[in-house]
Amino acid sequence: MTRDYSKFLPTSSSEFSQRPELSPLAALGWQQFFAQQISVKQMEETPPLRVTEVHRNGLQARGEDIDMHIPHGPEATVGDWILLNRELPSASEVLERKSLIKRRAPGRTLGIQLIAANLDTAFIVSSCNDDFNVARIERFIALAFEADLAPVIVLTKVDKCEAPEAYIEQAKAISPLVPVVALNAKSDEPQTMLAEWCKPGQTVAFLGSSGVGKSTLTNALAGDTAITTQAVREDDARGRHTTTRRNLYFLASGCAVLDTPGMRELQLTDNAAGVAEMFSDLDELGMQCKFNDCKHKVEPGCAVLTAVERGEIDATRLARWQKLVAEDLHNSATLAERRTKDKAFGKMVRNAQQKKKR
Ligand SMILES: Nc1nc2c(ncn2[C@@H]2O[C@H](COP(=O)(O)OP(=O)(O)OP(=O)(O)O)[C@@H](O)[C@H]2O)c(=O)[nH]1
Ligand SMILES: [Zn+2]
Repeated sequence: MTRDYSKFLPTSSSEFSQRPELSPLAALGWQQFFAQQISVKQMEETPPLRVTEVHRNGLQARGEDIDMHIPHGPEATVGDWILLNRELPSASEVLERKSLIKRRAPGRTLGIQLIAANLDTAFIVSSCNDDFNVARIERFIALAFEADLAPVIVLTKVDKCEAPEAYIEQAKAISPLVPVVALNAKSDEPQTMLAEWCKPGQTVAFLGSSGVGKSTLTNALAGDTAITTQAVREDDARGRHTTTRRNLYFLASGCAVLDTPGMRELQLTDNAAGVAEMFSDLDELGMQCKFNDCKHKVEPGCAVLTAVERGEIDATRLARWQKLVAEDLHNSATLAERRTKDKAFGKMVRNAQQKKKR
């Protein structure tokens, strides 16, 4: 049987707007970035599947006419593309990622938790009430920048707020690179106001604390096709079973949406570039400091402190930047140390085993 593989390639965005019918794979978010990683022959032998859910006992993944469970094996997260090994699904390969969101695993364990892969846009959701917190939004933005995806701030519950303008102004001041959208998630506003980012073939995610409206937004984008949120039981860092959800939905419009559970503890790790991009003005100013390793605290000749004294920079913003830099350094160093120790321990065990064999 000869097959037409051109349909696996995404069409240009102008074509999208004229022709909403996508190929089955493009409707799952298959893009040129992934297509160029494999040959037509591989495509036939090991069909690409997108990971839609991560369970305790494996993954759920979807491809063209396939929706299957993959037992533990591929180190993949929601949004990943894997090449199905038909004989041994647990040996399926993970394709190179276009973007990856990760954080330091919550609790006392020293690990990294993969949150989502291959997103195009991260909607950082906050409501116009006490939940609104500039430091938390900056943290999510740094995470998105590090992950190589575009952040957009979405302010919800404007309908319940007397003066949303104050929140909108504060959100707009966070970064000139990050657009701000304010809306009522329970209306039809999300469909129109988020349309720019929710194009066919795109993958978007809602990130933010619990109760800010992530599920409401997901449902609003889905329109009439109701989405039932499936609870997934996962082990948290302390080994307790918690009910979470992290599902990728494919909307009739051709956009894929990831609804994540509220993330209270979002510890950055290996995220220095993302933090620097979030605070790029401070980062650039810091290059003018007298000392290369200036911490902008007490050092003489510090360009950042001078700017604060002159009233050009808000001292609390500087403090938030320093906090994130310190946290990222600490977590990255502890993880690196742990990796070295693990390696050394592994070597010791292997040496001992070899001695025993002799
Ligand atoms: N009036 C109004 N209510 C909203 C808006 N967005 C969300 N809500 C309500 O706020 C509550 C929480 O919304 P959810 O969508 O469940 O919040 P979530 O972010 O998914 O929360 P978690 O599942 O805990 O992470 C629900 O009762 C929503 O109906 C909004 O823009 N306006
Ligand atoms: Zn300095």
